[in-house]
Amino acid sequence: MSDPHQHSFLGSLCHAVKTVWDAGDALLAVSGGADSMALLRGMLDLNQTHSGRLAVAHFNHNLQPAISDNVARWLQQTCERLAIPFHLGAADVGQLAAETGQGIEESARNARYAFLKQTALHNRFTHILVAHTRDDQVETILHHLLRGTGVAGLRGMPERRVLVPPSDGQPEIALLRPMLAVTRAEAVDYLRTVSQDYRDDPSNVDVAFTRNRIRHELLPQLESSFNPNIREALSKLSQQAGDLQEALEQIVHQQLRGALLDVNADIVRLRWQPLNEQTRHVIRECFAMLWKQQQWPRQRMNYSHYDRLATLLQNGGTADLPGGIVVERRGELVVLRRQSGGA
Ligand SMILES: Nc1ncnc2c1ncn2[C@@H]1O[C@H](COP(=O)(O)OP(=O)(O)OP(=O)(O)O)[C@@H](O)[C@H]1O
Repeated sequence: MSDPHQHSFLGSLCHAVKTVWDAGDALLAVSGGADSMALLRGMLDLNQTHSGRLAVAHFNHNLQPAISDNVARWLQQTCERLAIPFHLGAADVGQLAAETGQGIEESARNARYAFLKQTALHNRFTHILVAHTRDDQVETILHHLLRGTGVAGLRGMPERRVLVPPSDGQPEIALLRPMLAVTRAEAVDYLRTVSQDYRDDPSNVDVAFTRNRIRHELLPQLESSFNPNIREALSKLSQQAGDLQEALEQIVHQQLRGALLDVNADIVRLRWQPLNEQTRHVIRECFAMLWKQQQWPRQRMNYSHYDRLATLLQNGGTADLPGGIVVERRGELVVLRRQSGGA
């Protein structure tokens, strides 16, 4: 058996969690599946030289209670054996989905993230770690492509995002994905070297869920019939899209900062001086960012709405947009107004 301390998995994980050791704490989101068990064992292993505060959070979705209760019990015992604190949350996700009209996947995710945030807040954790791998990233990008996406969607899941902003002296809580460079096979191989078993989530093999169909049907077919290196290709595309999007966001920030005259919840006034190098793409992104900053409804805003705004900036005129937002350009002045009653 190879030495677990030399395993490439630990090298990648160690590289990705530097900020965690600086902050000194991490709440590990563990489902009991191979990926998150590798996260748990890997973090415990690395922690021998870092002495950070670690704990496990597990959420029982109760979709198949006979199985998920067993998984929760097994994980609790495993955590006791490994001497790591264990936090358990539970909900009847099937019932939640029926009540809210949301899909099962969305309800499960919402309930799970609410629990993870609460657990981190109550126990003063500033980082929540989830175990998405490179394979999950590739599946996510394909999912976005199938649904329709822009450059931002090609980036897939970010390595870090703020989950709870800082408030009243409380530091922010960040979500980290330290395993995005690791393949699922590497994680499973690491578990084998430390003789750690795991429990697969039964919902993962249900091909009715879109993501599982991508995992079990689409990707294997793309690999066998089109490109055996499709995962690597998509993973590289995601890194490039991420770099591009970051550069674009900087340009958009600058552009907006220079153009904003005044802002309140329902009215934004801009002085827009067209620059030669401005492309329609930058203009569309400026408006997308403005909508985000203003917290105006974005669900019904699509590419063609933002593109219409780019035309309006070039030609002048007025546009009526979803959510009761009216945009008008006269000369260099652009006024965006949210009318009362707009949802
Ligand atoms: N029941 C659970 N309890 C705690 N953590 C979980 C649970 N299920 C998933 N996670 C965490 O989330 C990671 C991703 O899991 P999964 O791919 O099933 O989620 P997802 O539905 O794609 O969620 P999202 O992409 O929103 O994080 C897991 O590796 C694990 O870290």
